[in-house]
Amino acid sequence: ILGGYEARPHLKPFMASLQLDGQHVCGGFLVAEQWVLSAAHCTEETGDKLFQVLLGAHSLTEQEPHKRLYRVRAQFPHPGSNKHNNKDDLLLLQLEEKAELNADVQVLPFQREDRDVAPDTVCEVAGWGITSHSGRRPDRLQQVERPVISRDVCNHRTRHDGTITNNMMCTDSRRRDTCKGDSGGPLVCGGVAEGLVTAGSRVCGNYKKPAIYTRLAPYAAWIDGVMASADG
Ligand SMILES: NC(=O)c1cc2c(NC(=O)[C@@]34C[C@@H]5C[C@@H](C[C@@](N)(C5)C3)C4)cccc2[nH]1
Repeated sequence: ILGGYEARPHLKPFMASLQLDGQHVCGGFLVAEQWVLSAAHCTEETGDKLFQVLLGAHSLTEQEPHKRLYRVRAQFPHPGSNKHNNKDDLLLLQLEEKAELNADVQVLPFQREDRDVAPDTVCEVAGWGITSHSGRRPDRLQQVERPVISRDVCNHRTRHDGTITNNMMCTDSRRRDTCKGDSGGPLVCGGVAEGLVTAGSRVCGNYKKPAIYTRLAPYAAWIDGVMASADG
């Protein structure tokens, strides 16, 4: 997160850190007791290794009452995701067991009505992604508020030039922005997850390249379907 600030500890109890060998790789959020939602591109450099999922955390390193690392039983990237673009950039992770819910570990509902968030709506995004252009990695969860910008503005030829589909949305990226490592985290508007930070590498903090999110409402059926099929 560039230009943001440290979140109030454990006030975003839905936040997940996807880790490999103890290292934070991507964000995500608890979408059901045994399921975390993140971005498919986050598996780009993992080969066939499975993530571990840290829940209940504020600091990535310090001991905290409800902090717990969960093993992943299975990972389900959206079938339409691919490394050439940002399409269908979603990943569902089934935890080895149901997460123990408490003050620091809670599910976050996601938007199911497929209607665009109005431009200028101020949403918030949190993550353990880099906090400076030099790549400084924070130990504690950061957050920033960002206004939604219309798809038409975001698709202008001087911005993302027509690549933003109806399944994507954008926020202003002037100075305050998401960045490397925030991918997979939720864009929360009015207490509901409306989008996921895309994981394609993009320049951060430049107003000419707004932040891109995968909208969640269009994928409600896919999310429900995977959870129902795997839960049995
Ligand atoms: N979303 C953004 O604003 C944003 C992302 C991003 C980025 N790259 C990542 O964050 C990942 C995401 C996953 C996991 C890790 C390897 C990777 N190839 C796939 C790329 C890190 C690099 C530079 C600027 C960036 N900006």
